[in-house]
Amino acid sequence: MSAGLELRRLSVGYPRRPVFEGLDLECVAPGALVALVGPNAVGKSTLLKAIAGLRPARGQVLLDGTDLATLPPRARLRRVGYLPQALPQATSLVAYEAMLSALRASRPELGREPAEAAIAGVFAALELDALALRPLAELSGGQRQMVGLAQVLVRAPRLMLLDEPTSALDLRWQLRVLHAVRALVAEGRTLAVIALHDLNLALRFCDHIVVLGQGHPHNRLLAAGRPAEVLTPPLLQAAYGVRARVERCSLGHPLVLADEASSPTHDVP
Ligand SMILES: Nc1ncnc2c1ncn2[C@@H]1O[C@H](COP(=O)(O)OP(=O)(O)OP(=O)(O)O)[C@@H](O)[C@H]1O
Repeated sequence: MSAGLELRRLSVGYPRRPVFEGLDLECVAPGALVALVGPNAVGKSTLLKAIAGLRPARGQVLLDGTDLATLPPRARLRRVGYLPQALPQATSLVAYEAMLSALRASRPELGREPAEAAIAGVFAALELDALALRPLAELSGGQRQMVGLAQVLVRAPRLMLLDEPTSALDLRWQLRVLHAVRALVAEGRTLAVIALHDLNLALRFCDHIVVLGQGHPHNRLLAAGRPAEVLTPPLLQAAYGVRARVERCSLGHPLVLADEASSPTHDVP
C-alpha cells in the first residue's frame, strides 16, 4: 500500500461535456504541497470536486491505498477537506461558530477542550483572532475566504483540496495562507492540493505541480513534477498560449514572466 494520493483512470465531467477521461496521476506522498494549475475552464475545480466525492466520477481516487469511493460519507469527510472556489455564505454565524460547526461535522467525537484548542491553534496560525466573534455576514470577501480556509484546516484532514484559496486575498494574506498550509503539510500528516493561477506562488511554496492543458479529455495532463523543472517556456506556451520567460530573481529563485499572449500549441513539450 502506498501512502499518499493517486488517481487511476479517473473520468469526470458534465452531461455532454466530458472534462477528464482516464486520468492517471502517480502517487504523491503525504508531506507534499501540490499546485494544480492550468488555464481557465481546463478542469481544475472539476478535478478537485471529483477527488472530494462531490461529482460523480469513474475510476479510482486512492488515498493511502484506500479507494475513497468505498468509504462511508463521514469517514470520507474526516479524511478529505475541501475548500470550494465560492466564498463561504454570509450567514449570521460568527467565525468561531462556523469553525466549531465544521469541526463537529467531521469529528463529532472531539471533546470541548480539544475542539477549542484546535480552533485557537488555527486562528493563531492564520492570525484571525480579531475575527472570531464577528458574523460572517459582516466580513469582507477576503476575510470570509480566510474563515473558509480555517474551517478546512481545523478539521486536520489527511487530504486538503483548496480551490484558489488566495483569489480574494491581498499580498500579505496570500503569503500568510501559503505559509500556514505549508507548515501543516511539512508536519507530514497531511497532503494539500491547491488550485492556483499564480505560478510564482506555486514555484515558491509547492513541492509538486500538476499542469493541465486544454485539449482532448483523454489528454489534459500536460506535465507533473517539481515546479522549477516543470515550468519551462515551451510548457507555458503549450498550457496557456503565452510567450513567457523563467528567470532568476535577485534571491536566486525562479520567476515566471509572461510577455505576450499567443496561441496555445496543445503540444506536450
Ligand atoms: N455545472 C456545470 N455544468 C456544465 N459544465 C460545467 C459545469 N461546471 C463547469 N463546467 C465546464 O467544465 C469545464 C471545466 O470547468 P472548471 O470549473 O473545472 O474549470 P477550472 O479549470 O476550474 O476553471 P477556472 O480557472 O476558470 O476556475 C469548463 O468547460 C466548464 O465550462
